[in-house]
Amino acid sequence: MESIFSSLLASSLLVGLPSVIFVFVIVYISFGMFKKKFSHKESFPPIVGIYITKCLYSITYYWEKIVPQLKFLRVTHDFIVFQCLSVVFTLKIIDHLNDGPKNVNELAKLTNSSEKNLFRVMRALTHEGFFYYNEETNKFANNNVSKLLDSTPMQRLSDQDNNSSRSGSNCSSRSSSPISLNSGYNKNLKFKNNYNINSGNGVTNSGSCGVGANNVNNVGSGGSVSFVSSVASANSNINTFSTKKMSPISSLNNRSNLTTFMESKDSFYLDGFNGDFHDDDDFDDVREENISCLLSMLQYPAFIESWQKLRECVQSSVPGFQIKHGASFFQYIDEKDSYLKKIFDCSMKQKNQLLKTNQQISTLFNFNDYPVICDIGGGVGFLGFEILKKHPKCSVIVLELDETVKNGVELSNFDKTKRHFIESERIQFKPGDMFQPSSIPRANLYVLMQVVHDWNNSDAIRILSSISCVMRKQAQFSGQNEQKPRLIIIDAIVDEQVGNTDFSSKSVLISDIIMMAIVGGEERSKKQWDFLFQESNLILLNTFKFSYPPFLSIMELSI
Ligand SMILES: C[S@@+](CC[C@H](N)C(=O)[O-])C[C@H]1O[C@@H](n2cnc3c(N)ncnc32)[C@H](O)[C@@H]1O
Repeated sequence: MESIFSSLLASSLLVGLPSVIFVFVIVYISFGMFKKKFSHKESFPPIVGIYITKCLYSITYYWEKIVPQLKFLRVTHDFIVFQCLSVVFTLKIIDHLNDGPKNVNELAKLTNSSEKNLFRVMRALTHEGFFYYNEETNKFANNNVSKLLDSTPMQRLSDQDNNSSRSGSNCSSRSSSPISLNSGYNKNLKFKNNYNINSGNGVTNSGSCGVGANNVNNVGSGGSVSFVSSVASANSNINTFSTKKMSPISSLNNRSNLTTFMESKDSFYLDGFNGDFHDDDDFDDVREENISCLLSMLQYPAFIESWQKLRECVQSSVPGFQIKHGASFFQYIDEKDSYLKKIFDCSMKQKNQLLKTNQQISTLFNFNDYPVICDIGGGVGFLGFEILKKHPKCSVIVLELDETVKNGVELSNFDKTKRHFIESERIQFKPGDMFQPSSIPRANLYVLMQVVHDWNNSDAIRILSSISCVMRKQAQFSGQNEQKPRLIIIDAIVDEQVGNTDFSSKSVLISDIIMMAIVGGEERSKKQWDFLFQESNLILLNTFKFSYPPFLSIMELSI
Protein backbone atom coordinates (compact mmCIF):
# COMPACT_ATOMS: atom_id res chain seq x y z
CA MET A 1 0.00 0.00 0.00
CA GLU A 2 2.75 2.31 1.05
CA SER A 3 4.74 1.55 -2.06
CA ILE A 4 1.73 2.33 -4.27
CA PHE A 5 1.25 5.61 -2.50
CA SER A 6 4.92 6.59 -2.80
CA SER A 7 5.08 5.64 -6.48
CA LEU A 8 1.93 7.69 -7.14
CA LEU A 9 3.48 10.62 -5.33
CA ALA A 10 6.73 10.24 -7.24
CA SER A 11 5.03 10.05 -10.63
CA SER A 12 2.77 13.04 -9.93
CA LEU A 13 5.80 15.02 -8.81
CA LEU A 14 7.65 13.94 -11.95
CA VAL A 15 4.83 15.11 -14.22
CA GLY A 16 3.24 17.86 -12.14
CA LEU A 17 6.29 19.71 -10.90
CA PRO A 18 7.91 20.29 -14.30
CA SER A 19 4.53 21.46 -15.67
CA VAL A 20 4.11 23.97 -12.86
CA ILE A 21 7.68 25.22 -13.37
CA PHE A 22 7.11 25.43 -17.12
CA VAL A 23 3.92 27.49 -16.73
CA PHE A 24 5.65 29.70 -14.15
CA VAL A 25 8.61 30.36 -16.50
CA ILE A 26 6.28 31.19 -19.40
CA VAL A 27 4.24 33.60 -17.27
CA TYR A 28 7.42 35.16 -15.89
CA ILE A 29 8.94 35.70 -19.36
CA SER A 30 5.70 37.08 -20.76
CA PHE A 31 5.28 39.37 -17.82
CA GLY A 32 8.79 40.72 -18.44
CA MET A 33 8.08 41.17 -22.14
CA PHE A 34 4.87 43.06 -21.56
CA LYS A 35 6.38 45.09 -18.77
CA LYS A 36 9.14 46.22 -21.10
CA LYS A 37 6.72 46.94 -23.87
CA PHE A 38 4.29 48.96 -21.81
CA SER A 39 6.58 50.41 -19.12
CA HIS A 40 6.43 53.84 -20.77
CA LYS A 41 2.70 53.95 -20.23
CA GLU A 42 1.10 55.20 -17.09
CA SER A 43 -1.30 52.39 -16.62
CA PHE A 44 -0.04 48.92 -17.11
CA PRO A 45 -2.49 46.93 -19.20
CA PRO A 46 -3.85 43.78 -17.62
CA ILE A 47 -1.57 41.05 -18.92
CA VAL A 48 -4.01 38.24 -18.55
CA GLY A 49 -6.64 40.13 -20.51
CA ILE A 50 -4.20 40.87 -23.30
CA TYR A 51 -3.08 37.28 -23.38
CA ILE A 52 -6.59 35.94 -23.50
CA THR A 53 -7.54 38.42 -26.22
CA LYS A 54 -4.47 37.43 -28.22
CA CYS A 55 -5.24 33.76 -27.82
CA LEU A 56 -8.85 34.25 -28.86
CA TYR A 57 -7.75 36.35 -31.79
CA SER A 58 -5.31 33.64 -32.91
CA ILE A 59 -7.97 30.95 -32.51
CA THR A 60 -10.41 33.03 -34.60
CA TYR A 61 -7.70 33.71 -37.16
CA TYR A 62 -6.77 30.04 -37.58
CA TRP A 63 -10.33 28.87 -37.33
CA GLU A 64 -11.25 31.22 -40.15
CA LYS A 65 -8.43 29.73 -42.18
CA ILE A 66 -9.91 26.29 -41.73
CA VAL A 67 -13.49 27.47 -42.30
CA PRO A 68 -12.94 30.49 -44.56
CA GLN A 69 -16.60 31.39 -44.90
CA LEU A 70 -16.61 32.28 -41.20
CA LYS A 71 -14.52 35.31 -42.05
CA PHE A 72 -17.26 36.52 -44.34
CA LEU A 73 -19.91 35.82 -41.73
CA ARG A 74 -17.94 37.82 -39.19
CA VAL A 75 -17.62 40.78 -41.52
CA THR A 76 -21.34 40.74 -42.31
CA HIS A 77 -22.09 40.34 -38.64
CA ASP A 78 -19.93 43.36 -37.81
CA PHE A 79 -21.57 45.44 -40.53
CA ILE A 80 -24.97 44.92 -38.92
CA VAL A 81 -23.66 45.51 -35.41
CA PHE A 82 -22.30 48.80 -36.71
CA GLN A 83 -25.72 49.77 -38.09
CA CYS A 84 -27.31 49.02 -34.71
CA LEU A 85 -24.65 51.02 -32.98
CA SER A 86 -25.31 54.05 -35.12
CA VAL A 87 -29.04 53.78 -34.34
CA VAL A 88 -28.52 53.81 -30.57
CA PHE A 89 -26.03 56.63 -30.96
CA THR A 90 -28.43 58.73 -33.01
CA LEU A 91 -31.23 58.01 -30.56
CA LYS A 92 -28.88 59.07 -27.74
CA ILE A 93 -29.55 55.88 -25.81
CA ILE A 94 -26.14 56.05 -24.16
CA ASP A 95 -26.84 59.58 -22.92
CA HIS A 96 -30.21 58.49 -21.54
CA LEU A 97 -28.57 55.54 -19.77
CA ASN A 98 -26.02 57.87 -18.23
CA ASP A 99 -28.85 58.98 -15.94
CA GLY A 100 -29.18 55.40 -14.71
CA PRO A 101 -30.33 51.96 -15.92
CA LYS A 102 -33.61 51.94 -17.80
CA ASN A 103 -36.01 49.37 -19.13
CA VAL A 104 -36.91 49.32 -22.77
CA ASN A 105 -40.28 50.88 -22.15
CA GLU A 106 -38.67 54.01 -20.70
CA LEU A 107 -36.08 54.11 -23.49
CA ALA A 108 -38.75 53.74 -26.14
CA LYS A 109 -40.71 56.67 -24.67
CA LEU A 110 -37.61 58.83 -24.48
CA THR A 111 -36.65 58.11 -28.07
CA ASN A 112 -40.10 57.94 -29.60
CA SER A 113 -39.42 54.36 -30.70
CA SER A 114 -41.21 51.09 -31.05
CA GLU A 115 -40.59 49.21 -27.83
CA LYS A 116 -40.30 45.90 -29.62
CA ASN A 117 -37.80 46.99 -32.27
CA LEU A 118 -35.70 49.02 -29.84
CA PHE A 119 -35.52 45.99 -27.58
CA ARG A 120 -34.26 43.86 -30.48
CA VAL A 121 -31.50 46.33 -31.29
CA MET A 122 -30.51 46.66 -27.63
CA ARG A 123 -30.58 42.89 -27.20
CA ALA A 124 -28.28 42.36 -30.19
CA LEU A 125 -25.87 45.00 -28.90
CA THR A 126 -25.95 43.59 -25.37
CA HIS A 127 -24.93 40.22 -26.79
CA GLU A 128 -22.12 42.00 -28.56
CA GLY A 129 -20.96 43.39 -25.22
CA PHE A 130 -22.08 46.99 -25.65
CA PHE A 131 -24.52 47.17 -22.73
CA TYR A 132 -25.42 45.38 -19.53
CA TYR A 133 -28.81 43.82 -19.05
CA ASN A 134 -30.15 42.95 -15.66
CA GLU A 135 -32.49 39.97 -16.05
CA GLU A 136 -34.15 40.69 -12.68
CA THR A 137 -34.97 44.34 -13.18
CA ASN A 138 -35.21 44.06 -17.00
CA LYS A 139 -33.08 47.17 -17.25
CA PHE A 140 -30.31 48.07 -19.64
CA ALA A 141 -27.27 49.97 -18.41
CA ASN A 142 -24.16 51.43 -19.96
CA ASN A 143 -20.90 49.56 -19.64
CA ASN A 144 -17.32 50.59 -20.33
CA VAL A 145 -17.79 50.01 -24.03
CA SER A 146 -21.03 51.93 -24.54
CA LYS A 147 -19.74 54.79 -22.40
CA LEU A 148 -17.18 55.43 -25.13
CA LEU A 149 -20.09 56.61 -27.24
CA ASP A 150 -21.34 59.29 -24.86
CA SER A 151 -22.26 62.08 -27.24
CA THR A 152 -21.52 65.03 -24.91
CA PRO A 153 -18.36 66.12 -26.80
CA MET A 154 -20.27 65.98 -30.07
CA GLN A 155 -23.13 67.92 -28.53
CA ARG A 156 -20.71 70.63 -27.43
CA LEU A 157 -19.28 70.89 -30.92
CA SER A 158 -22.76 71.09 -32.28
CA ASP A 159 -23.77 73.83 -29.79
CA GLN A 160 -20.60 75.79 -30.49
CA ASP A 161 -21.24 75.56 -34.17
CA ASN A 162 -24.82 76.76 -33.78
CA ASN A 163 -23.74 79.67 -31.56
CA SER A 164 -21.06 80.77 -33.96
CA SER A 165 -23.51 80.58 -36.87
CA ARG A 166 -25.94 82.76 -34.94
CA SER A 167 -23.29 85.28 -33.99
CA GLY A 168 -22.28 85.60 -37.64
CA SER A 169 -18.72 84.40 -37.22
CA ASN A 170 -16.54 83.11 -40.05
CA CYS A 171 -18.18 79.78 -39.84
CA SER A 172 -21.62 81.17 -40.58
CA SER A 173 -21.44 80.04 -44.15
CA ARG A 174 -22.54 76.67 -42.91
CA SER A 175 -26.25 76.75 -42.44
CA SER A 176 -26.37 73.89 -39.98
CA SER A 177 -24.12 71.81 -37.89
CA PRO A 178 -22.31 69.05 -39.69
CA ILE A 179 -23.01 66.85 -36.73
CA SER A 180 -26.63 66.10 -36.68
CA LEU A 181 -27.78 64.46 -33.52
CA ASN A 182 -31.38 64.98 -34.32
CA SER A 183 -33.23 61.96 -33.17
CA GLY A 184 -36.64 63.31 -34.09
CA TYR A 185 -38.71 60.96 -36.13
CA ASN A 186 -40.35 62.32 -39.20
CA LYS A 187 -43.96 61.84 -38.31
CA ASN A 188 -45.02 62.93 -41.77
CA LEU A 189 -43.70 59.72 -43.21
CA LYS A 190 -46.57 58.50 -45.29
CA PHE A 191 -47.00 55.03 -46.62
CA LYS A 192 -48.94 54.63 -49.78
CA ASN A 193 -50.04 51.19 -48.79
CA ASN A 194 -51.82 49.39 -46.07
CA TYR A 195 -48.78 47.90 -44.41
CA ASN A 196 -49.66 46.51 -41.06
CA ILE A 197 -47.56 48.54 -38.68
CA ASN A 198 -48.62 46.46 -35.73
CA SER A 199 -45.91 43.86 -35.39
CA GLY A 200 -47.11 42.96 -31.97
CA ASN A 201 -49.08 40.02 -30.86
CA GLY A 202 -52.57 41.39 -31.15
CA VAL A 203 -53.90 39.02 -33.72
CA THR A 204 -56.67 36.62 -33.13
CA ASN A 205 -57.63 34.19 -35.72
CA SER A 206 -60.50 31.90 -36.28
CA GLY A 207 -58.35 29.46 -38.20
CA SER A 208 -60.91 29.32 -40.99
CA CYS A 209 -59.79 28.89 -44.57
CA GLY A 210 -60.83 32.44 -45.31
CA VAL A 211 -57.92 33.84 -43.33
CA GLY A 212 -55.53 34.09 -46.17
CA ALA A 213 -58.03 35.27 -48.72
CA ASN A 214 -56.33 38.60 -49.27
CA ASN A 215 -54.25 39.16 -52.30
CA VAL A 216 -50.52 38.75 -51.79
CA ASN A 217 -50.11 42.40 -52.70
CA ASN A 218 -51.64 43.25 -49.39
CA VAL A 219 -48.98 41.34 -47.56
CA GLY A 220 -46.54 43.84 -46.25
CA SER A 221 -47.57 46.35 -48.83
CA GLY A 222 -50.17 47.02 -51.39
CA GLY A 223 -52.05 49.69 -53.21
CA SER A 224 -50.26 51.87 -55.67
CA VAL A 225 -46.59 51.86 -55.07
CA SER A 226 -44.09 54.19 -56.58
CA PHE A 227 -40.74 52.58 -56.76
CA VAL A 228 -37.57 54.48 -56.24
CA SER A 229 -35.33 54.11 -59.23
CA SER A 230 -32.42 53.96 -56.90
CA VAL A 231 -31.11 50.66 -58.13
CA ALA A 232 -30.16 52.04 -61.48
CA SER A 233 -28.52 55.12 -60.08
CA ALA A 234 -26.78 53.32 -57.27
CA ASN A 235 -25.54 50.72 -59.69
CA SER A 236 -23.16 53.24 -61.12
CA ASN A 237 -21.36 53.33 -57.77
CA ILE A 238 -21.12 49.63 -57.71
CA ASN A 239 -19.53 49.50 -61.14
CA THR A 240 -16.28 50.50 -59.57
CA PHE A 241 -16.29 47.14 -57.82
CA SER A 242 -16.61 45.26 -61.02
CA THR A 243 -13.39 43.87 -62.31
CA LYS A 244 -14.11 41.47 -65.10
CA LYS A 245 -16.76 39.26 -66.56
CA MET A 246 -16.60 35.82 -65.15
CA SER A 247 -16.46 33.03 -67.63
CA PRO A 248 -19.50 31.13 -66.34
CA ILE A 249 -21.55 34.26 -66.80
CA SER A 250 -20.29 35.21 -70.21
CA SER A 251 -20.77 31.65 -71.30
CA LEU A 252 -24.45 32.10 -70.57
CA ASN A 253 -24.69 34.49 -73.48
CA ASN A 254 -26.36 31.96 -75.70
CA ARG A 255 -28.83 30.91 -73.07
CA SER A 256 -32.50 31.81 -73.00
CA ASN A 257 -33.73 34.90 -71.23
CA LEU A 258 -31.18 34.71 -68.45
CA THR A 259 -28.81 36.25 -70.96
CA THR A 260 -30.55 39.57 -71.29
CA PHE A 261 -30.43 40.45 -67.67
CA MET A 262 -26.96 39.06 -67.25
CA GLU A 263 -25.69 41.22 -70.07
CA SER A 264 -27.35 44.36 -68.86
CA LYS A 265 -26.25 43.86 -65.30
CA ASP A 266 -22.99 42.05 -65.66
CA SER A 267 -21.09 45.15 -64.61
CA PHE A 268 -22.56 44.44 -61.20
CA TYR A 269 -20.87 41.11 -60.79
CA LEU A 270 -18.04 40.87 -58.38
CA ASP A 271 -15.00 38.83 -59.04
CA GLY A 272 -15.88 35.32 -58.03
CA PHE A 273 -19.60 35.51 -58.72
CA ASN A 274 -19.70 32.17 -60.39
CA GLY A 275 -22.12 30.55 -58.00
CA ASP A 276 -25.32 29.33 -59.51
CA PHE A 277 -25.67 30.43 -63.06
CA HIS A 278 -23.28 27.88 -64.33
CA ASP A 279 -22.99 26.48 -67.80
CA ASP A 280 -21.81 22.99 -67.00
CA ASP A 281 -24.08 20.01 -66.78
CA ASP A 282 -23.75 20.01 -63.05
CA PHE A 283 -23.79 23.53 -61.72
CA ASP A 284 -23.22 22.23 -58.24
CA ASP A 285 -19.58 21.60 -59.02
CA VAL A 286 -18.80 25.09 -57.77
CA ARG A 287 -17.30 25.02 -54.28
CA GLU A 288 -20.08 24.21 -51.88
CA GLU A 289 -19.14 27.05 -49.58
CA ASN A 290 -19.27 29.68 -52.31
CA ILE A 291 -20.85 32.82 -50.90
CA SER A 292 -20.58 35.21 -53.82
CA CYS A 293 -24.36 35.60 -54.19
CA LEU A 294 -24.73 36.29 -50.48
CA LEU A 295 -22.13 39.01 -50.71
CA SER A 296 -23.71 40.43 -53.86
CA MET A 297 -27.07 40.58 -52.14
CA LEU A 298 -25.78 42.25 -49.00
CA GLN A 299 -24.04 44.97 -50.96
CA TYR A 300 -26.76 45.39 -53.57
CA PRO A 301 -27.84 49.05 -53.66
CA ALA A 302 -31.50 48.44 -52.79
CA PHE A 303 -30.35 46.36 -49.84
CA ILE A 304 -27.67 48.72 -48.60
CA GLU A 305 -29.99 51.71 -48.84
CA SER A 306 -32.43 50.02 -46.48
CA TRP A 307 -29.89 50.15 -43.67
CA GLN A 308 -29.90 53.94 -43.89
CA LYS A 309 -33.50 53.69 -42.69
CA LEU A 310 -32.79 51.52 -39.67
CA ARG A 311 -33.48 54.33 -37.22
CA GLU A 312 -36.88 55.04 -38.79
CA CYS A 313 -37.52 51.29 -38.75
CA VAL A 314 -36.78 51.18 -35.00
CA GLN A 315 -39.04 54.15 -34.44
CA SER A 316 -41.93 53.28 -36.71
CA SER A 317 -41.87 49.44 -36.83
CA VAL A 318 -41.93 49.61 -40.62
CA PRO A 319 -39.09 47.68 -42.30
CA GLY A 320 -36.24 49.89 -43.58
CA PHE A 321 -36.62 48.35 -47.03
CA GLN A 322 -40.27 49.35 -47.14
CA ILE A 323 -39.55 52.90 -45.96
CA LYS A 324 -36.88 53.32 -48.60
CA HIS A 325 -38.53 51.60 -51.54
CA GLY A 326 -42.23 51.92 -50.81
CA ALA A 327 -42.81 48.20 -51.21
CA SER A 328 -42.21 45.07 -49.20
CA PHE A 329 -39.01 43.20 -50.01
CA PHE A 330 -40.74 40.20 -51.61
CA GLN A 331 -43.09 42.35 -53.64
CA TYR A 332 -40.20 44.50 -54.83
CA ILE A 333 -38.02 41.63 -55.93
CA ASP A 334 -40.86 39.67 -57.47
CA GLU A 335 -42.31 42.56 -59.43
CA LYS A 336 -39.62 45.15 -59.85
CA ASP A 337 -36.15 43.72 -59.72
CA SER A 338 -35.79 40.29 -61.20
CA TYR A 339 -32.04 40.56 -60.96
CA LEU A 340 -32.13 41.05 -57.18
CA LYS A 341 -34.58 38.16 -57.07
CA LYS A 342 -32.06 35.91 -58.81
CA ILE A 343 -29.34 36.99 -56.44
CA PHE A 344 -31.69 36.37 -53.52
CA ASP A 345 -32.67 32.90 -54.72
CA CYS A 346 -29.02 32.02 -55.24
CA SER A 347 -28.14 33.43 -51.79
CA MET A 348 -30.73 31.23 -50.13
CA LYS A 349 -29.11 28.22 -51.76
CA GLN A 350 -25.65 29.35 -50.68
CA LYS A 351 -26.86 30.03 -47.15
CA ASN A 352 -28.16 26.49 -46.91
CA GLN A 353 -24.95 25.08 -48.31
CA LEU A 354 -22.98 27.12 -45.83
CA LEU A 355 -25.00 25.88 -42.89
CA LYS A 356 -25.22 22.37 -44.33
CA THR A 357 -28.93 22.42 -43.57
CA ASN A 358 -29.89 19.67 -46.02
CA GLN A 359 -27.67 17.00 -44.58
CA GLN A 360 -28.95 17.72 -41.11
CA ILE A 361 -32.60 17.88 -42.10
CA SER A 362 -32.45 14.49 -43.78
CA THR A 363 -30.82 12.89 -40.74
CA LEU A 364 -33.12 14.58 -38.25
CA PHE A 365 -36.39 13.94 -40.06
CA ASN A 366 -37.70 10.88 -41.83
CA PHE A 367 -39.29 12.01 -45.10
CA ASN A 368 -39.87 8.43 -46.23
CA ASP A 369 -43.23 8.31 -44.51
CA TYR A 370 -44.59 11.07 -46.72
CA PRO A 371 -45.14 10.29 -50.42
CA VAL A 372 -46.07 13.88 -51.39
CA ILE A 373 -44.20 16.77 -49.83
CA CYS A 374 -45.03 20.42 -50.44
CA ASP A 375 -42.15 22.81 -49.78
CA ILE A 376 -43.88 26.15 -49.29
CA GLY A 377 -41.63 29.09 -50.18
CA GLY A 378 -39.08 26.44 -51.14
CA GLY A 379 -36.99 28.80 -53.27
CA VAL A 380 -35.30 27.17 -56.27
CA GLY A 381 -35.90 23.69 -54.85
CA PHE A 382 -32.72 23.36 -52.85
CA LEU A 383 -34.28 21.19 -50.15
CA GLY A 384 -36.74 19.54 -52.55
CA PHE A 385 -34.05 18.08 -54.82
CA GLU A 386 -32.10 16.85 -51.84
CA ILE A 387 -35.14 15.03 -50.45
CA LEU A 388 -35.67 13.37 -53.84
CA LYS A 389 -32.06 12.20 -54.03
CA LYS A 390 -32.22 10.56 -50.61
CA HIS A 391 -35.82 9.35 -50.59
CA PRO A 392 -36.75 7.63 -53.85
CA LYS A 393 -40.40 7.15 -52.87
CA CYS A 394 -41.12 10.84 -52.31
CA SER A 395 -42.23 13.50 -54.75
CA VAL A 396 -42.06 17.23 -54.09
CA ILE A 397 -44.12 20.28 -55.00
CA VAL A 398 -42.36 23.62 -54.55
CA LEU A 399 -44.91 26.38 -54.00
CA GLU A 400 -43.33 29.70 -54.88
CA LEU A 401 -43.78 33.17 -56.31
CA ASP A 402 -43.83 33.45 -60.11
CA GLU A 403 -40.26 34.69 -60.54
CA THR A 404 -38.78 32.02 -58.29
CA VAL A 405 -40.67 29.32 -60.13
CA LYS A 406 -39.05 30.56 -63.35
CA ASN A 407 -35.62 30.66 -61.72
CA GLY A 408 -36.07 27.23 -60.20
CA VAL A 409 -36.95 25.62 -63.53
CA GLU A 410 -34.28 27.54 -65.44
CA LEU A 411 -31.50 26.74 -62.99
CA SER A 412 -32.49 23.10 -62.72
CA ASN A 413 -32.07 22.77 -66.48
CA PHE A 414 -28.30 23.13 -66.02
CA ASP A 415 -28.12 19.94 -64.01
CA LYS A 416 -28.77 16.46 -65.40
CA THR A 417 -30.18 14.94 -62.24
CA LYS A 418 -32.41 17.89 -61.54
CA ARG A 419 -33.62 18.00 -65.14
CA HIS A 420 -34.50 14.33 -64.83
CA PHE A 421 -36.49 14.96 -61.65
CA ILE A 422 -38.44 17.70 -63.40
CA GLU A 423 -39.08 15.63 -66.54
CA SER A 424 -40.25 12.66 -64.52
CA GLU A 425 -42.48 15.04 -62.51
CA ARG A 426 -41.01 13.96 -59.22
CA ILE A 427 -40.62 17.65 -58.56
CA GLN A 428 -42.99 20.37 -59.68
CA PHE A 429 -42.57 24.11 -59.32
CA LYS A 430 -45.99 25.54 -58.68
CA PRO A 431 -46.63 29.29 -58.74
CA GLY A 432 -48.91 30.35 -55.93
CA ASP A 433 -49.46 32.41 -52.83
CA MET A 434 -49.01 30.74 -49.48
CA PHE A 435 -51.46 33.20 -47.92
CA GLN A 436 -54.27 31.69 -49.94
CA PRO A 437 -55.47 28.22 -48.94
CA SER A 438 -56.70 27.70 -52.50
CA SER A 439 -53.07 27.93 -53.73
CA ILE A 440 -51.81 25.26 -51.38
CA PRO A 441 -51.76 21.83 -53.02
CA ARG A 442 -52.71 18.55 -51.39
CA ALA A 443 -49.74 16.88 -49.71
CA ASN A 444 -48.85 14.53 -46.88
CA LEU A 445 -46.18 16.81 -45.50
CA TYR A 446 -45.84 20.59 -45.67
CA VAL A 447 -42.47 22.22 -45.17
CA LEU A 448 -41.73 25.83 -44.26
CA MET A 449 -37.98 26.31 -44.20
CA GLN A 450 -36.87 29.75 -43.02
CA VAL A 451 -40.08 31.27 -44.28
CA VAL A 452 -42.00 32.17 -41.11
CA HIS A 453 -39.13 34.31 -39.81
CA ASP A 454 -39.68 36.60 -42.83
CA TRP A 455 -43.05 37.75 -41.51
CA ASN A 456 -44.48 39.69 -38.58
CA ASN A 457 -46.91 37.92 -36.24
CA SER A 458 -50.10 38.76 -38.06
CA ASP A 459 -48.75 37.61 -41.44
CA ALA A 460 -47.11 34.53 -39.92
CA ILE A 461 -50.45 33.55 -38.39
CA ARG A 462 -52.15 34.03 -41.74
CA ILE A 463 -49.64 31.72 -43.43
CA LEU A 464 -49.84 29.06 -40.71
CA SER A 465 -53.62 29.28 -40.55
CA SER A 466 -54.00 28.84 -44.26
CA ILE A 467 -51.82 25.70 -44.12
CA SER A 468 -53.54 24.32 -41.03
CA CYS A 469 -56.88 24.89 -42.71
CA VAL A 470 -55.82 22.93 -45.80
CA MET A 471 -54.47 20.16 -43.56
CA ARG A 472 -57.76 20.00 -41.71
CA LYS A 473 -59.78 19.73 -44.89
CA GLN A 474 -57.50 16.99 -46.12
CA ALA A 475 -57.84 15.03 -42.89
CA GLN A 476 -61.63 15.22 -43.23
CA PHE A 477 -61.59 13.57 -46.64
CA SER A 478 -58.85 11.03 -46.06
CA GLY A 479 -59.47 7.42 -45.05
CA GLN A 480 -59.24 6.23 -41.47
CA ASN A 481 -55.94 4.42 -41.96
CA GLU A 482 -54.36 7.31 -43.79
CA GLN A 483 -51.88 9.34 -41.83
CA LYS A 484 -52.92 12.89 -40.98
CA PRO A 485 -50.92 15.52 -42.89
CA ARG A 486 -48.06 17.10 -41.00
CA LEU A 487 -46.19 20.38 -41.15
CA ILE A 488 -42.52 20.91 -40.36
CA ILE A 489 -41.08 24.34 -39.72
CA ILE A 490 -37.33 24.75 -39.99
CA ASP A 491 -36.39 27.97 -38.27
CA ALA A 492 -34.45 29.44 -35.35
CA ILE A 493 -35.56 29.30 -31.74
CA VAL A 494 -34.09 32.28 -29.91
CA ASP A 495 -32.74 31.95 -26.41
CA GLU A 496 -34.75 34.28 -24.21
CA GLN A 497 -31.84 35.23 -21.99
CA VAL A 498 -30.78 38.70 -23.07
CA GLY A 499 -27.31 38.72 -21.59
CA ASN A 500 -26.27 35.46 -23.26
CA THR A 501 -22.87 35.70 -24.90
CA ASP A 502 -22.95 32.41 -26.73
CA PHE A 503 -21.65 32.97 -30.28
CA SER A 504 -24.46 31.10 -31.99
CA SER A 505 -27.04 33.23 -30.18
CA LYS A 506 -25.26 36.28 -31.48
CA SER A 507 -25.68 35.24 -35.08
CA VAL A 508 -29.38 34.56 -34.67
CA LEU A 509 -29.85 37.98 -33.12
CA ILE A 510 -28.06 39.53 -36.06
CA SER A 511 -30.36 37.62 -38.35
CA ASP A 512 -33.24 39.05 -36.30
CA ILE A 513 -32.04 42.56 -37.11
CA ILE A 514 -31.85 41.68 -40.82
CA MET A 515 -35.42 40.38 -40.64
CA MET A 516 -36.53 43.57 -38.90
CA ALA A 517 -34.81 45.92 -41.34
CA ILE A 518 -35.45 44.15 -44.62
CA VAL A 519 -38.61 42.06 -44.50
CA GLY A 520 -40.33 43.04 -41.28
CA GLY A 521 -40.08 39.55 -39.83
CA GLU A 522 -38.39 38.29 -36.70
CA GLU A 523 -36.51 35.41 -35.10
CA ARG A 524 -38.67 33.93 -32.36
CA SER A 525 -38.31 32.41 -28.93
CA LYS A 526 -40.10 29.23 -27.88
CA LYS A 527 -42.81 31.33 -26.24
CA GLN A 528 -43.36 33.35 -29.41
CA TRP A 529 -43.57 30.19 -31.53
CA ASP A 530 -46.09 28.69 -29.12
CA PHE A 531 -48.22 31.80 -29.50
CA LEU A 532 -48.20 31.46 -33.31
CA PHE A 533 -49.13 27.76 -33.14
CA GLN A 534 -51.94 28.42 -30.74
CA GLU A 535 -53.37 31.19 -32.90
CA SER A 536 -53.17 29.01 -36.01
CA ASN A 537 -54.73 25.91 -34.44
CA LEU A 538 -51.58 23.84 -34.75
CA ILE A 539 -50.15 21.38 -32.22
CA LEU A 540 -46.41 21.07 -31.72
CA LEU A 541 -45.48 17.37 -31.62
CA ASN A 542 -41.69 17.34 -31.66
CA THR A 543 -38.69 19.61 -31.83
CA PHE A 544 -35.43 18.36 -33.36
CA LYS A 545 -32.41 20.53 -32.71
CA PHE A 546 -29.68 21.04 -35.30
CA SER A 547 -26.14 20.35 -34.16
CA TYR A 548 -24.98 23.31 -36.22
CA PRO A 549 -26.07 26.05 -36.09
CA PRO A 550 -27.55 25.10 -32.72
CA PHE A 551 -30.28 27.73 -32.84
CA LEU A 552 -31.95 26.04 -35.84
CA SER A 553 -34.60 23.43 -35.17
CA ILE A 554 -37.20 21.38 -36.95
CA MET A 555 -40.60 21.82 -35.35
CA GLU A 556 -43.06 19.07 -36.27
CA LEU A 557 -46.71 20.07 -36.12
CA SER A 558 -50.06 18.49 -36.53
CA ILE A 559 -53.65 19.75 -36.60
C1 LIG B 1 -36.22 33.23 -46.96
S1 LIG B 1 -36.73 32.47 -48.43
C2 LIG B 1 -36.59 30.78 -47.99
C3 LIG B 1 -36.31 29.89 -49.16
C4 LIG B 1 -36.09 28.41 -48.81
N1 LIG B 1 -37.18 27.84 -48.08
C5 LIG B 1 -34.80 28.26 -48.04
O1 LIG B 1 -34.81 28.04 -46.84
O2 LIG B 1 -33.75 28.42 -48.65
C6 LIG B 1 -38.47 32.76 -48.42
C7 LIG B 1 -39.15 32.32 -49.70
O3 LIG B 1 -40.55 32.59 -49.59
C8 LIG B 1 -41.01 32.94 -50.88
N2 LIG B 1 -42.29 33.67 -50.77
C9 LIG B 1 -42.47 34.93 -50.33
N3 LIG B 1 -43.77 35.27 -50.38
C10 LIG B 1 -44.43 34.18 -50.83
C11 LIG B 1 -45.81 33.90 -51.08
N4 LIG B 1 -46.75 34.81 -50.85
N5 LIG B 1 -46.13 32.66 -51.53
C12 LIG B 1 -45.18 31.72 -51.76
N6 LIG B 1 -43.86 31.93 -51.53
C13 LIG B 1 -43.49 33.14 -51.07
C14 LIG B 1 -39.89 33.78 -51.44
O4 LIG B 1 -39.93 33.82 -52.84
C15 LIG B 1 -38.67 33.08 -50.91
O5 LIG B 1 -38.12 32.18 -51.83
